[in-house]
Amino acid sequence: TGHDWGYGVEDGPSLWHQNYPIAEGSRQSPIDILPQTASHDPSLGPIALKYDQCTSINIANNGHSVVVEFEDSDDRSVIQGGPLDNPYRLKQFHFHWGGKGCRGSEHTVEGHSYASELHLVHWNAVKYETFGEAATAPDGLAVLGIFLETGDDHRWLHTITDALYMVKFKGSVTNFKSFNPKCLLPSSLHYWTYLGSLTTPPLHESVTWIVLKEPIAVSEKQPAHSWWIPGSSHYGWFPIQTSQMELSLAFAAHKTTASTE
Ligand SMILES: CCc1cc2c(cc1OS(N)(=O)=O)CC[C@@H]1[C@@H]2CC[C@]2(C)[C@@H](O)CC[C@@H]12
Ligand SMILES: [Zn+2]
Repeated sequence: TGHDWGYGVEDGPSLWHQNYPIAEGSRQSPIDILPQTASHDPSLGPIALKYDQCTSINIANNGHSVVVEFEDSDDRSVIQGGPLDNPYRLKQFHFHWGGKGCRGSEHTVEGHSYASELHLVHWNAVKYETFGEAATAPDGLAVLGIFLETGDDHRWLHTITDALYMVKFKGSVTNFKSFNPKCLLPSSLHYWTYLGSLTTPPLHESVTWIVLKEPIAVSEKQPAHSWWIPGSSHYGWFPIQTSQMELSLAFAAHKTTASTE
């Protein structure tokens, strides 16, 4: 599949260090978030999401996930505040979900996995020229992580899952205009934050993680079918089938996390 890594027995996270030694670095993600040991940092203010003028462009299946790209040629949609020293531009969002019958969030909270995890990816266009350059810099990226849990029907998720029809096959891309990810946010923006990395190779330690405490609810029915995204066993079903089976933690390292109340 053109990738020297995956989520199988022969190429999974515990083996990534062979081709990506940074996997054994000091700020690798994801982690298991321990709210009791997270230190409250009073200097951390609220995060602000300015997505009103955002322009979504397309939705693509890259074989590992479904990605929605945004226009990032100016500061029309940014995240700022919290641990960030300046605004970071929204570049894309994507999901992590599990295989059939398991829960696919990357971060866990006291060992609890969520059904899925949404990553809203932003880059520091004040300090860096391009997203690619920012992706290798220690303060280059800011990813807002939002847990998805099964529950009531999510009013807006259907606009994404309906679009999945058009990107059923790896490498497919289709237009996806005027989708504002504000509708995917929970009511509270309280968060944990820590300095971490990309969660897949090349695992660059360039991400300021901001993980929201409150999950959003998606219903088991959304969409009516479970989707098999070919070309990647790990991201097989969207959203994953619920099951109370608690997946053993694949690769969660304990690190200190700061949080706001
Ligand atoms: C933060 C979202 C993100 C960006 C990237 C990856 C993975 C990512 O997901 S995650 N889960 O948010 O960490 C893996 C591929 C990376 C890319 C950042 C840009 C690159 C490093 C390219 O320059 C070449 C490979 C790319
Ligand atoms: Zn991600």
